[in-house]
Amino acid sequence: MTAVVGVIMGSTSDWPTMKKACQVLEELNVLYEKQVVSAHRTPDLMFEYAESAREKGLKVIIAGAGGAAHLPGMVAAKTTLPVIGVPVQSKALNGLDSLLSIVQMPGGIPVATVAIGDAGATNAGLLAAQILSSFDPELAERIAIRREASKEKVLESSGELYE
Ligand SMILES: Nc1c(C(=O)O)ncn1[C@@H]1O[C@H](COP(=O)(O)O)[C@@H](O)[C@H]1O
Repeated sequence: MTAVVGVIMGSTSDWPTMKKACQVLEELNVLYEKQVVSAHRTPDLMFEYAESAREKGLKVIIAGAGGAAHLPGMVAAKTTLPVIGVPVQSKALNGLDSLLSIVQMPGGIPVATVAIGDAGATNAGLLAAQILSSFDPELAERIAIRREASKEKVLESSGELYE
């Protein structure tokens, strides 16, 4: 079985955030691969990864990076697969630098940018699964069940306010 989602990140230091995307993919039974790839530190590997991604069987790429977060945009420039960008929270500027580096793509090269940090990474996993679910009714069903469970949790927690 080959991976359909590629989860890449600029550094191992991004893993505590990027693992949130992986956890969602695991929960939904979506095959993924994960790797450190950096536009700055390993530019040739980044080109090679992006150029071979479709051929390898990937359908969606999730790319997370912090600070001068050029990875998602550069990967998007080298593949026509959908790329979801995760702005990792940086120490110096709280991730605003990451967000602005990822979100302001020039017209023609889209990156679907999610929110800064862990919630954004969770949403990136969900968004990747939802893109795949357009062509996979069983996955769509698993996503619907997950959403129903999360709704129940919210309703329960709201009930706790009155205890
Ligand atoms: N933004 C990028 C890229 C890139 O965009 O290619 N490569 C690494 N980085 C980021 O540098 C931050 C600090 O990295 P270190 O913790 O390794 O010093 C990480 O958040 C990483 O994503």
